[in-house]
Amino acid sequence: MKIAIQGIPGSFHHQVAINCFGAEVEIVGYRIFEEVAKCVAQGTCDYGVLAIENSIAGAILPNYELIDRYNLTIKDEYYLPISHNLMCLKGQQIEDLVEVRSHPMALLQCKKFFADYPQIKLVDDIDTASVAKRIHEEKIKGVGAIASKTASQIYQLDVLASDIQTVKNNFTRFIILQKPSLDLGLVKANKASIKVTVNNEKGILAELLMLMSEYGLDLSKIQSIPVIEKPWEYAFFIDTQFEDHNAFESAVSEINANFGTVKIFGKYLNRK
Ligand SMILES: O=C(O)C(=O)C[C@]1(C(=O)O)C=C[C@@H](O)C=C1
Repeated sequence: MKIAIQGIPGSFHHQVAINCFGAEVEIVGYRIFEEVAKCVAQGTCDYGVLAIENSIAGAILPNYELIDRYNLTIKDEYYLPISHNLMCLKGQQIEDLVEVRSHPMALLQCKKFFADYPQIKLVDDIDTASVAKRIHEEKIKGVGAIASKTASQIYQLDVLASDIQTVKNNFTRFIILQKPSLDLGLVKANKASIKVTVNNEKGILAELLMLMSEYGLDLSKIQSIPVIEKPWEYAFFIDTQFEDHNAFESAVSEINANFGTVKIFGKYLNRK
């Protein structure tokens, strides 16, 4: 079995792939999220792992768009506790650092820590672990990485500060993606991710939310994203939990009939 991730061993995506599929599967690392989406859509990999939102930094909006554009199906979700650590070549101190590099989402989660170190420039990079690897392999001085403890062990870096994210209790929600053609129906599903493109009518969003409530659908996330062909119009990505699968299906039919169009990305088990 082949699992696509963005990143390399020591990255959080790599950890999620192991936690979800076991250490024996083949994990294929890509440099950007779009390559993960593409290879799952094309069938080069069986599943893909994609971070979708973080409890401190918020949604990774471009990843919503990827699921939509590549018509991928969400098979499952996974919540990983995230602990960020500042690391560098052995012997270096925090005063020696002029630059710290990491994945943009990781930098956002640690912004507060660096407010005390204005001399350190924060720079976006591909993923957390690849910075640690580069510092190790090229013996780069003056540059730090923000990454997991696992990354510091693999790439033999000194940890200068642990748990540097703004709040200790930090989680990233990942989704497991599969090919569009695979069956959506999971009998025990109690959560679904859908995209609703609403007709542009006064009060329609309020009515949509009322309808979902009437069908007993518990809204766990609503995210507006632009409809790029129509400037200033929006579609809504909605995650909803339910006990009664039939009620979910009825609500979808009613939304399709009266509110706009619904695209179902996946029905799966709530893991929170
Ligand atoms: O760079 C990594 O290690 C990742 O797995 C990426 C990523 C992300 O995309 O949000 C995953 C979890 C953390 O929130 C920070 C970065």
